[in-house]
Amino acid sequence: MRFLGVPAVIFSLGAPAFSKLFNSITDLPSKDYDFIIVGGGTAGSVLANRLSEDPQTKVLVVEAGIDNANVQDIIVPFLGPGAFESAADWNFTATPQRGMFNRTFTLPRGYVLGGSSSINFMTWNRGSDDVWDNFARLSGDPGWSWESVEKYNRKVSRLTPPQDGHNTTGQVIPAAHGNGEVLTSLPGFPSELDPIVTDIAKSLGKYNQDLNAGDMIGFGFVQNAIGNGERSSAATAYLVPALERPNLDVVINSRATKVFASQPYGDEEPVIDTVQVAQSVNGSRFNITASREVILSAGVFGTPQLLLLSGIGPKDELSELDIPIVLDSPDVGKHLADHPLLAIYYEVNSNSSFDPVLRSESTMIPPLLEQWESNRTGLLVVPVGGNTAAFLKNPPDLFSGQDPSSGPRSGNIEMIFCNGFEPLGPTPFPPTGRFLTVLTAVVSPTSRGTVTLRSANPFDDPVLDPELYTTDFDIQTMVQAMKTVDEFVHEPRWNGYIKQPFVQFEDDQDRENYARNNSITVNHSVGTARMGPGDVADGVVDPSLRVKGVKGLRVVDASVFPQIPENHPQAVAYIVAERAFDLIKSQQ
Ligand SMILES: Cc1cc2nc3c(=O)[nH]c(=O)nc-3n(C[C@H](O)[C@H](O)[C@H](O)COP(=O)(O)OP(=O)(O)OC[C@H]3O[C@@H](n4cnc5c(N)ncnc54)[C@H](O)[C@@H]3O)c2cc1C
Repeated sequence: MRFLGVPAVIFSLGAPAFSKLFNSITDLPSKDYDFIIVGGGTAGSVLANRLSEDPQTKVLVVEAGIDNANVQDIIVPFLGPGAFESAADWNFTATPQRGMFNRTFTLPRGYVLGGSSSINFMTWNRGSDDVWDNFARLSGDPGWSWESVEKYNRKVSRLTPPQDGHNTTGQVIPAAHGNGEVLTSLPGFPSELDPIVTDIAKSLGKYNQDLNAGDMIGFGFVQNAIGNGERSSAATAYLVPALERPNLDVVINSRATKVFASQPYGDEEPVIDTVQVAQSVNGSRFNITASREVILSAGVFGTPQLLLLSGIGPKDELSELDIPIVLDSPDVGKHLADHPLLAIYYEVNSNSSFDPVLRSESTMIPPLLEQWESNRTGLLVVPVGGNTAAFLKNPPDLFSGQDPSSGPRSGNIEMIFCNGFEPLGPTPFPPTGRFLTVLTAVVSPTSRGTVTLRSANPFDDPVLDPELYTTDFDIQTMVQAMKTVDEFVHEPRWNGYIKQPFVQFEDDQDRENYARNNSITVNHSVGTARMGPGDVADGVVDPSLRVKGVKGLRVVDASVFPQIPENHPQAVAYIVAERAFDLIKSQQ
């Protein structure tokens, strides 16, 4: 998935910018670490920073991907999609989806320091209070409730002024925000859609002054992980600043291929203390042992893959591939949840949509880039997504009494209003015309998929099957969402702006077919090593994120979420990692 001809513009992948960043495991100055973190992504970067705050604690991060420094498509918000299908992306593909007429689509994931926070769309949602209270309910640990994690939210992010310096009164509630590491901001380049969407929302009594203040229902301004006109990722906010510490080492281009116990364990629980690392499929294998803990932060696909390669997973699956069973843990790779996304297009009367920019990138982007370089202003300071969004409930008569969301402050659907044609899905970019795109997502899906091994070779991609639209609830909720969007754009405030729908639907069956034929995902996968109370039948990790049935091994990333949040999940991953640090400290 790429926007029309946006060049990858990766202009420096050479020597790491910091001396504490190594290109090979053989370059490491030490083999003596207290903690080894697998994955220098979103959650891994948080832990690397926090654990190395204590100068006595020696920390190693093993990252499969590349350095994040100087990659223009990562840094400049509007160019973000150029990082998809680039050297910074794992380039995964979903299996043919039975709920989508057996179509497949790409599943990007960050293969780079900062992980997916370095390549994502930057939308910032800390989740409704209900998301967290539900985490507490499902895990049996009140420490995950909103009341308990609020302090971590404040440690994670800091609201900064938008780049265009506009007055943000009424667009955000500053008191709901903290003073943390990731820089967030309201959109720093206006869109003609902003007043239309917010005027209608206000007239309907559905305007939400801050989607990050606990109740996510309603229409409001999007906040992004952007500060000073640049992407703020886990790498820039947490990892790179910590690299100056002598007790933190980071090795890139190095893939963990399994974790194991270096000591015989007989009938006892194995103590997983060693990470095997390789740089290529036939390259040498190196073992590094942690004296305190091994932490898997390899993400929703990488973490279950590594657990399975290590013999921790459903025993039948492991036996089929002749992988020696260390622990029968049936939930590994199960409960994969994601938000299906459908782009709905309207032809519009506009002089300011970004369509011409995407159509003529070679001539339009360079002057915009010059402006961005000179003073960090202009179109390139915003992501290609929209400035305004809404999270809404299904109408009460649709699946009456059945609301799988976390609670009353979480939605079933999301809409994002984009000022141009967003080529997210199979529809080709039209050669002429101006467009409104409403990106529509089912944010409380009930379909669940799997991550399984293709083979016992750690360099083979895992089999990723999100099973989108395999429940009636999910597909009918999307059909309803399409009707809700259409009602919204028929509000009189749009008169003269909307010309016509890009696609006309005859009835709900037509809408359903269109959704199955054209949806992709928002790339919000979670849950493949979920936390839960009780034994391994009830989740891979305990509420303190320790892998059940073994010792010394923890998982800290989006794979531990016990339920998919009804929002963009990166902030949730950061908050989970901040709490994980406190849990680790208190349990040493
Ligand atoms: C294209 C895209 C758009 C998105 N848009 C948004 C958005 O706008 N807002 C939002 O909130 N969320 C968004 N998300 C989701 C969000 O980015 C992720 O949920 C979050 O970053 C996940 O964090 P993580 O720590 O679980 O994993 P990641 O950040 O993906 O980190 C995993 C790290 O582990 C490394 N790794 C994996 N396997 C190994 C191995 N075997 N050995 C060594 N290293 C390994 C990876 O290279 C990676 O660096 C998006 C995601 C994508 C991919």
